Amino acid sequence: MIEVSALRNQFGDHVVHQDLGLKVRKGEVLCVVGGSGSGKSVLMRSIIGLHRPSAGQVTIDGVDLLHADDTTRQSIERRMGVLFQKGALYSSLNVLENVMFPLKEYTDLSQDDMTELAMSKLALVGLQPQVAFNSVQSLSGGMIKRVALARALVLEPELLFLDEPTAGLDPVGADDFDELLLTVQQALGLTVFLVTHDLDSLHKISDRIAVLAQKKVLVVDTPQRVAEYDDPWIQDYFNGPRGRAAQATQREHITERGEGNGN
Ligand SMILES: Nc1ncnc2c1ncn2[C@@H]1O[C@H](COP(=O)(O)OP(=O)(O)OP(=O)(O)O)[C@@H](O)[C@H]1O
Repeated sequence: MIEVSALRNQFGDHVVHQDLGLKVRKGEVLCVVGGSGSGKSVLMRSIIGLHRPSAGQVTIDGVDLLHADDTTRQSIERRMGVLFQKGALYSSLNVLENVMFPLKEYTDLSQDDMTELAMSKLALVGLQPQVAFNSVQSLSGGMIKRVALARALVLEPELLFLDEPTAGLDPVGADDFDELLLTVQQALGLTVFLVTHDLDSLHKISDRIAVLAQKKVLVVDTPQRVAEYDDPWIQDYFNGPRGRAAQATQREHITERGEGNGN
């Protein structure tokens, strides 16, 4: 679905990515991890067209985004939903107006149709209808993420990009958000590209994990195989005390589910 090849990103003398390659398969949840400053956000911004790479190629469904004409690029961009760090909601708009915003930008739908679609997305992310008329300032951290997810889904994308969606949430809120994301991803058959530091999220929702290090994607594989990869940063991250705790929690979840449903 997404293919990044020979990607280079450089700011002045600072080379962030060099000869980076990555493929994201249709329908998978791919989580991207890496140390602070390893270039996770820049990679996501390069794919969604918010940052023009210094060199390389980004194709989505076979379309070379960096060389496509405006019409082709916009038609691909319409197939992507994005949830930015901290939600990036407009504080001057209420919840409904925030969710409707992409519909106003990209469609000619009537006000009634836009309202109906936006309300259906708020329901999808588990928010009550009355929340639609709340101000953004009145929302809890978890609700902000849900509204941002509703907005990211309102154009019914095939591809969903999320940058640190559980950052700033308490563990229960983060767990609820992960559950919601998995449910939505499976219900809508989305391809998900997710940048995260959250080890619990990684083990809970990722089909594959891509590790950014040494200016490239060092390894991309299932969580189990990545955790076995012989690299000091990976070993420290996945098999240090916090990584082991996250794996143990995940094993407990799987055991509970297995015993509960007879699998
Ligand atoms: N617009 C910019 N101008 C200059 N340098 C930039 C710009 N955007 C990113 N960088 C640099 O690129 C590097 C990678 O940044 P990026 O935000 O992608 O890292 P990250 O892996 O997402 O980090 P974190 O986990 O801390 O969010 C950093 O050193 C950052 O300072």
